Amino acid sequence: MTVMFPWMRRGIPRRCRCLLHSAVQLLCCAFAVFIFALLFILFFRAILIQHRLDVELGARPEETKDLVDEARSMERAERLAGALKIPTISYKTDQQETQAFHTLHDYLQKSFPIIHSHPAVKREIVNELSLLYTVHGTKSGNIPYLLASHLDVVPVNEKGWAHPPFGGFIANNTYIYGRGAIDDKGGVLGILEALEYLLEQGYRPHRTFFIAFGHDEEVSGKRGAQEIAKLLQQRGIKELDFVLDEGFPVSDELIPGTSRPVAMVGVSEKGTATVELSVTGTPGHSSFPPAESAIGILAAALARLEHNPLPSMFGYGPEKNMFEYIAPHVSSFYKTVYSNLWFFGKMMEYKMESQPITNAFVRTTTAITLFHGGVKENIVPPSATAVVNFRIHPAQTVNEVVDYTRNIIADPRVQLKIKRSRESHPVSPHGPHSVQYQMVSTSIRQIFRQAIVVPAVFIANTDTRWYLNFTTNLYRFLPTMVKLSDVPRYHGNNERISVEHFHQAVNFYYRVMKNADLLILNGHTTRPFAAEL
Ligand SMILES: CCCCCCCC/C=C\CCCCCCCC(=O)N[C@@H](Cc1ccc(O)cc1)C(=O)O
Ligand SMILES: [Zn+2]
Ligand SMILES: [Zn+2]
Repeated sequence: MTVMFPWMRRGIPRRCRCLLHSAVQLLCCAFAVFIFALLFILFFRAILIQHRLDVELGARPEETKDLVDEARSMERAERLAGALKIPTISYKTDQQETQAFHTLHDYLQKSFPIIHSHPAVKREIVNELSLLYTVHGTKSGNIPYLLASHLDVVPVNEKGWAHPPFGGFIANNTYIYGRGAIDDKGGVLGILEALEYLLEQGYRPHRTFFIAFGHDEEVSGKRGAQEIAKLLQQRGIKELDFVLDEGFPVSDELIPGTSRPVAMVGVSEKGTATVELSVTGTPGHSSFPPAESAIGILAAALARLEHNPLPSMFGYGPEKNMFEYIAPHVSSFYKTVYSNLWFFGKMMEYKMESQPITNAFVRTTTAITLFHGGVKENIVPPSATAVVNFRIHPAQTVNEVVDYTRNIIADPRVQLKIKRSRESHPVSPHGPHSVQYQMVSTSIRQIFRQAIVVPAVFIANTDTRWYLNFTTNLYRFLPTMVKLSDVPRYHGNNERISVEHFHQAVNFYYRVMKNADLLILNGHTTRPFAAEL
């Protein structure tokens, strides 16, 4: 049976029919060749990238037996629970639960007797509430490194908690509940537990390192990490080998194409701008109000901002790299997609925009965080103010964000004032030649055996900003597992960490302390001008 195409109908002269038929056949062939070539290019690129990264990053590290003993993990969980009972809350800069910080200092001193009596360890209180530990290495002349976490926590909304936020409750011997469990007392206690164990085993770290626990990270770090940084500078510390601070946790169920957990190491962090919007009106009696009130004008401006988010910058920043690193570990379909964001970028962008946590990766985010207006129910408001907090994608600048905001609001009655701002951080080295990044990556993979380690841009901010002058190697990573359903626990209700995950955190820091010493062997940590420590 022959197929009858429209151009083969009898009304058309035979010669024309033949010509049209051949032309259509040619077009079909060309289209097939084009699709084939495209698929070939996409797939070839995926293979090429996979090969390059395989060569660069090598195989998984050997399993190590040199770990912290698991038998005492419940004891360690209880020590963390004890720290969670102490409400070291930061409300604003210089508005904190000051006494609680002193209580926490004493608690740490009592809980880690080896650290606090060891001749190689010096503990200092900086600016009354922060802590700086110097662990003196046995080999001088190496550039020191710095591990950071913070002692303060954000306030709580007690009503929403299943267990008291400052109760230090361990549910079914499984989950340690409390404000700060993941952000960031898990980090503080994780580092100290690792060091206590290391020293208890009689190990003396070869290289000097610092442990910096700021007391006001949740309100900027000006009084804590900034003062610690100044002190280091005054002591002649010009360079740090690397800084490892809080950051992304290891997460599963988040990356399509793999069931393996993904450990994103923050090699940069988004910029930030806090902008105050204000409108002034004329106060008067509410029985004869003006057509538009200060509150109404401001509310309309804010609604315009929320309805017009900044455009997606997906593919214009370092996030492209992150997907290329994931590509070798996912199914063939996703391998092709992640290796060819130049082609599939729009599709990925659409998917990422569908959830707040992934949306934060693709654009500058707009969060209206404060609103004040009005004095009494029967007074026309004299003014209204709101605060908008932007987290700026690395492909944009503070000025671009402010200009965009002005254009969207498009109302001269709304005044804009930049309260605080900072550009995104430079991207830290994360290739095969960055021994510091590779050391962090190896330490992660020694503990989270299945994890895919990838560089990423941290979507929030950390104390690392205060250490930018000391090194280009700043890494942001939180060594614990978080599921998608756990993400709202950050600064939210029912913050918790499991006993097992806390044990992994301790083990991660233990491996870092051991692995960082190995870098000395390769002569990576000395400079002719390294301070004699
Ligand atoms: C493909 C995408 C996969 C997505 C996977 C994401 C999983 C990540 C889960 C959670 C990330 C949550 C990040 C929490 C940040 C904690 C650090 C923090 O709270 N920092 C404060 C610092 C700050 C900055 C400025 C201030 O005025 C005060 C405090 C922050 O707000 O950024
Ligand atoms: Zn934090
Ligand atoms: Zn926080």
